[in-house]
Amino acid sequence: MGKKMQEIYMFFIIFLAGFLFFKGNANLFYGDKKALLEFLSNVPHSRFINWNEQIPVCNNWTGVTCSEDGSRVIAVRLPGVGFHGPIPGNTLSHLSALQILSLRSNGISGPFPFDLLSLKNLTNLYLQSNSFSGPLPFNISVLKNLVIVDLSNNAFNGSIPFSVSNLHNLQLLNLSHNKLTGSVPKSLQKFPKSWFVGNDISLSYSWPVYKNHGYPPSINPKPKSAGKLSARAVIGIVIAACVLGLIGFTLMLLVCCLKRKDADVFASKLEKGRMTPEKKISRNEDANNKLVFFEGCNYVFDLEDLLRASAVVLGKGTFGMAYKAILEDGRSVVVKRLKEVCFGKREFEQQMELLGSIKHDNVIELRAYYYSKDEKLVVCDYYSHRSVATVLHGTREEDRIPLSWKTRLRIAVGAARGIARIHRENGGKLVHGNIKSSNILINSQQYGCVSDIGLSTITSPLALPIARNAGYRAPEIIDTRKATQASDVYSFGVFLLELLTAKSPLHNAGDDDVISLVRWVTSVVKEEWTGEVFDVELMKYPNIEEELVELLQIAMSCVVRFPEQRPKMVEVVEMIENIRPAEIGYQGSSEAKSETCTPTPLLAATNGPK
Ligand SMILES: Nc1ncnc2c1ncn2[C@@H]1O[C@H](COP(=O)(O)OP(=O)(O)OP(=O)(O)O)[C@@H](O)[C@H]1O
Repeated sequence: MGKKMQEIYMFFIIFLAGFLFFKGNANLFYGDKKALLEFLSNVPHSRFINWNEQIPVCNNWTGVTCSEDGSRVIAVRLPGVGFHGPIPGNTLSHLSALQILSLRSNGISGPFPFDLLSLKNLTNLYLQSNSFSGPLPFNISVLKNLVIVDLSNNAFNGSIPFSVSNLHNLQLLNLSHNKLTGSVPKSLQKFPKSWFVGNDISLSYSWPVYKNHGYPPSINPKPKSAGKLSARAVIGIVIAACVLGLIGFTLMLLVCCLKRKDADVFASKLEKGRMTPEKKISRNEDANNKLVFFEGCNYVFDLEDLLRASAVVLGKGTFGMAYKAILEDGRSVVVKRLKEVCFGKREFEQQMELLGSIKHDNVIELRAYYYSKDEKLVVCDYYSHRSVATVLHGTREEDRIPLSWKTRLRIAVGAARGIARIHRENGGKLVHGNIKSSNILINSQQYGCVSDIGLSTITSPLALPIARNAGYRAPEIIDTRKATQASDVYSFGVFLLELLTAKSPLHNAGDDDVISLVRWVTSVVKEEWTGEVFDVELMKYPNIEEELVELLQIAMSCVVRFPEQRPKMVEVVEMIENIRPAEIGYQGSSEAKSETCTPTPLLAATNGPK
């Protein structure tokens, strides 16, 4: 290569490196970066935060999320990083595109620090569990898009100076545990009492909705035709129920047959399929067809061990048969035989690598996979506490275990954290696509863990019939392969309703009517009989009414008809954690996984994409 050529080549490389380096925030509005740096340098903090001039802001700065085009900062989430002292000046108020601001669980003191007139895009404001003092901002109603405001557990004083009658999207306004005085303004009297308790406020006036276990009207979603279902919908649901019934019947037969065989071996089940041990698919003889283990997995077995293992059928799912295989060392794993995989080997492997890289206490980790022309398998840990579906609606007496309120909250928050984590993956675009109670498993500490991640994307459209997830499917989803994060939120909302009511997402409402849980809850709540929706089992726990109503409100906000009005999963996590922060808002850290895992660190679950 001539010297000239070398120079051109070098120039090109330097240019390319420079371009790639600056690409991340090339268009970022400089005022946003400046405001963040100013904020950081002015407020003392005990934990390291990696914001500095040298690193591009978007996708790199801790807790900062940018708009899709990278031009503005839209979210700042810095809970529990040890900020303390007052926030001087109006620094963060320069972030005029900001939608989400979370500084909760720090030690910030001093007066309310923002000029709300400049933060007109704010939807979520989390300042709870700090030491803010002084009056509440009088002009909160200028923030027309507000959905959640949490100012609880501070030392705000004086009276409540605002009205919220024009804040049509408001879902939560928590002012509890401050030093507020006076009375609750009329426009706020429809909200639950729990949002105002722990102050010196008179709460003695009538709470019409709450007294009757009613539902705060401002967050009462109003689907166009609540109540009766259309004739087509009824027919659809009846067909779906028949199909489900048929599948259920087949499953029962299958389970009966298997019981007779008792210690059936996994190999014989595979033999009935297309892959037999005779084909000698093993690590030794076909290097291309072997079990591929994910990094960090400490299992030592190969396909032959799996084939030798005792196995029982767990059930036939949307994606194929699921078996519990007991390995020779006594450990149990779940093997799923995927059918109708529409990916070629390379794509399948790529998808598996993506799914296998998700490490989170509330996401069931894939341990290994296998791909051959005839057989596609995925292996994950067996969860002996089984799924929420089994525990709530199991057909066998011994399966149905009464779930305490605390356990239900743990299941809800664990599952929400798991889904929020999944939604962060793949540049914040990964979708689960099949959230339902049989895919939420319970770990040894009784937190919910999400299973079957991403399987809906690798199977053909035919493999996920509508009937399989009827009742959980968001109204805008026609093709189940086109699920979105917003439709996951909807399905999660249905799951929460299931936890609260112990009813299936499609259930019999008498007179041979099959009704969706969302419709049923909506209609009961509309009639102000909210107390009637809850599982009778929950009625034996004293003083949980407000918490029940709070979780119900969260569920209802997830199942609103229009996807853009549903909260994001990270917000759902925060809302659930706020129901009982001391018990479920755990912030410790843990490396432990699966059945023996401890709850997920809050930061990991709530930080946006990095
Ligand atoms: N890791 C696991 N540990 C314990 N039980 C499991 C595990 N994975 C699945 N199961 C249970 O096995 C049964 C079959 O699961 P599978 O995921 O194949 O189907 P499904 O959840 O019923 O439907 P879908 O395929 O639509 O998710 C379900 O009862 C499920 O709760």
